Amino acid sequence: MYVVVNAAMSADGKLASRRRKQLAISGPDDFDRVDQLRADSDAVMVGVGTVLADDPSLTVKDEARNAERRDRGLAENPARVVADSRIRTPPDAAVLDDAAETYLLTSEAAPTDFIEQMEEAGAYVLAAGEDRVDLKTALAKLEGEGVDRLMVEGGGELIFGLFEAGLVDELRVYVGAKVLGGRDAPTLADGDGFVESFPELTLESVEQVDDGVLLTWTVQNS
Ligand SMILES: NC(=O)C1=CN([C@@H]2O[C@H](COP(=O)(O)OP(=O)(O)OC[C@H]3O[C@@H](n4cnc5c(N)ncnc54)[C@H](OP(=O)(O)O)[C@@H]3O)[C@@H](O)[C@H]2O)C=CC1
Ligand SMILES: Nc1nc(O)c(N)c(N[C@@H]2O[C@H](COP(=O)(O)O)[C@@H](O)[C@H]2O)n1
Repeated sequence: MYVVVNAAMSADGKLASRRRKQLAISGPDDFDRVDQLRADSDAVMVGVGTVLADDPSLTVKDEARNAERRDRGLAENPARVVADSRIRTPPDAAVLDDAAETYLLTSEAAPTDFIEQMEEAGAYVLAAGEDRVDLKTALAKLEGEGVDRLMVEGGGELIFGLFEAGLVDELRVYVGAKVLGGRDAPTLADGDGFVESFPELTLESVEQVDDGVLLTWTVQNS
């Protein structure tokens, strides 16, 4: 599986303000680039923190791209994936609508009645890990479901978890022309943070998009 993390951050490294609600950092050209990246992916993943904060749909917005996927014999939209150890995803979340397939990655700690509720809502529930989603095992299970190219949109807790597990192949960061500040505002990689051994990145390209910059890095996983 090839894992691309794509996120937009402010010039000071924040994914959103301290209110932790969806905030447009990308401009129109960058949102269009993200739409193409979604269309080129088998699945689009977020953490449950993003579902609770943003209620995203994670679908491809450009109808020409939906049609192009259909022509390739694919579903109109890539699958959606949510890392959600104990099932905090609300039953009426947009990611559970019928626009695309949805996988919920959970742990053994997920209550049985919540699992049933999610399955009734049409989601595929994949358990990996005791208390928290074991991302390595979960992504291997997803690969078994045919997900070869996974796009991860965030947020910072999940992105850190994926780096910590050595699962990220490519990082695309859009740096937008905003300063958000706030010590409690989410950053590109939160979690516990690294203190000794840090993921090594190789810069592949730098491109101006809208009034910001798109940085593309590959990750040196051992
Ligand atoms: N600008 C941008 O491009 C983007 C911005 N955002 C913003 O980010 C914020 C949300 O980010 P954040 O709060 O960090 O939430 P995340 O979306 O990163 O979700 C974090 C949650 O994922 C669950 N999870 C399950 N397994 C793991 C694991 N192994 N490692 C890490 N997390 C795991 C945890 O909940 P549990 O333990 O219950 O499973 C955790 O609390 C919002 O403000 C949103 O608007 C989000 C995406 C993109
Ligand atoms: N690429 C990008 N730029 C921004 O400025 C953003 N705020 C985000 N947010 C991500 O997009 C999700 C919303 O998707 P839908 O429009 O609902 O399909 C949001 O949840 C973040 O993951 N991304």
